Amino acid sequence: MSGIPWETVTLTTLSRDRTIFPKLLAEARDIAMRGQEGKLVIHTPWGIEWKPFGLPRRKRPLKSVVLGSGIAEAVEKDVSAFLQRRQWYADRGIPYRRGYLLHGPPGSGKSSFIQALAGSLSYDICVLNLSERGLADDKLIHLLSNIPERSFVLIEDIDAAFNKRVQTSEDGYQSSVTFSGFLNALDGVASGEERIIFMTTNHPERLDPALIRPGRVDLSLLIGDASSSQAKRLFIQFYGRGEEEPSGWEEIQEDELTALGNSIERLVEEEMQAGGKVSMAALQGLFIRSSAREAADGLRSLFKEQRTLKP
Ligand SMILES: Nc1ncnc2c1ncn2[C@@H]1O[C@H](COP(=O)(O)OP(=O)(O)OP(=O)(O)O)[C@@H](O)[C@H]1O
Repeated sequence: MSGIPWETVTLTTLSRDRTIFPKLLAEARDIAMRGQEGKLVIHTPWGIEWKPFGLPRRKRPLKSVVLGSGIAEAVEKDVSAFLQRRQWYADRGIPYRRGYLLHGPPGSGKSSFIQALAGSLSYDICVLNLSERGLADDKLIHLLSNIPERSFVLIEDIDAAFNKRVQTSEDGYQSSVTFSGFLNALDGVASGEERIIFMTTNHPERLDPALIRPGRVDLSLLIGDASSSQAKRLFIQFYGRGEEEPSGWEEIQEDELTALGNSIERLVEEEMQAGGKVSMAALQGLFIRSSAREAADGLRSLFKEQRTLKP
């Protein structure tokens, strides 16, 4: 069974009007749905079924994830084109599925972008961990052929999934999804069911070519460390005054903000030319703990630390 507690409620009425029950149920359903409106639901496997995990989350605005020039647009365009071509696929007997691989260093926004994109399309996310205890080839095939409607499947760190297979944990447990079982599950039986899979990795070079061939991965994109223009965009987004910000927030005029943003951009550019790099996650961390005027100094220290850590 699903593992979710359930109970039976018997409703009786003295009235002859039976339509009262469907009305009541429709109203209850609407109230329940309203709680999920504008929210992102994450599903995880529960046996051979998918079940919502935790409470629905607030959607993250797509523009809050700042990627390199044209990357977000390329993925968005590809997904939208795919969603409009169901009939085209059906007419040609091509399985209606699309696979994406986002690769790049840690903290570059791969997972955040996938979640934000799902939210913007009102899709849910089914998170699949291939090393999960008890997951075997047969269960995986079942899970991938029974994805909840309007959901992306997200498989993170795909390179690690099969390396771990040879490792045995302390209690002697071994994951039993095999690489060939995974490929089979990806290919599945040809069906009209829509399936969109996002995979992420920090190590694309470790992936077997069989996994990333077209049909399994149709679009592969590098999501890299912060470029100077991304750093500036994130800075402006962080310290720019949003409409809903309370007064008393750091007062900073537009001109000064632009000037500070430009100096952040120049600083990152110079450091990059000297071989430095910084992740978007590290920039986010810095901006959270600094005021706009302190950020440039903090960034200098961040790069300096990096230089001293280098062998
Ligand atoms: N491009 C970005 N724009 C805005 N925020 C970002 C970006 N990249 C990372 N962040 C922030 O850094 C944190 C980590 O990001 P995320 O988990 O999406 O990175 P990732 O690339 O998936 O990392 P990993 O490869 O380690 O899984 C998040 O809190 C996110 O808000």
